[in-house]
Amino acid sequence: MAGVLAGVRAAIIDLDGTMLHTMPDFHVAINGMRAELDLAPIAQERIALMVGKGSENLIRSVLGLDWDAAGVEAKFDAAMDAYQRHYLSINGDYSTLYPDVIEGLAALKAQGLRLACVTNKPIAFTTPLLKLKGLDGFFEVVYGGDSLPRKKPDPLPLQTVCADFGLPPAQVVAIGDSSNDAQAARAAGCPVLTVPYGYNHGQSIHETDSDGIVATLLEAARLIRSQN
Ligand SMILES: O=C(O)COP(=O)(O)O
Ligand SMILES: [Mg+2]
Repeated sequence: MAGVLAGVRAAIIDLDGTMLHTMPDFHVAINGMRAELDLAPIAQERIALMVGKGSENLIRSVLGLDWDAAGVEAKFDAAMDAYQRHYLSINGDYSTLYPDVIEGLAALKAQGLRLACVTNKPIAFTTPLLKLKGLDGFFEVVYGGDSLPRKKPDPLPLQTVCADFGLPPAQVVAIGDSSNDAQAARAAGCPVLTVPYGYNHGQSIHETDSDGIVATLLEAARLIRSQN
């Protein structure tokens, strides 16, 4: 990875699985939705395999455990409505910051980097959650999964941040926990660092193509500093 972070001026940070352990919130909201549809609760570990590509994908995957494709489509609108209600009623209550997130963001900022948050979480969930956890003040730009026409792994949200900052992609590092972040970064031409503790569809982060694996956001800040 020697030198790939040289000249980096900004960082795009993922939310679920990178800054916040949100799986307990997903678990409560999904099972609240399932109860309304007379479906049995499912374990957090199963939900973790389905999170990462936004709410629509999550709901279709969860309903697909019980119904065929036609059944899923028939129930989709009611399920999404219930899921959104349940999620918003507990948003952040069961989520925790990963170690050294605040310290890492503060270090990145202190090093002069501009910060954006790009998540596949709906923006209506994202904005209050960042505020509740004391993260909102770090970011100049925040895009949710429904803020733009396409979400990660499409490069559009990352390209949009680069344009917002007036920086070439090579100077904007993406930091995330999943293949969605890495693929979006590769397609956008951004360097990418991954964290090993989040949700990567049940796959080891070592199987995901990135420029380096960092134990925490603070380690990411140190690595970027060491190359600049
Ligand atoms: O909500 C999701 O599907 C994943 O969100 P993330 O992009 O913040 O990991
Ligand atoms: Mg993530």
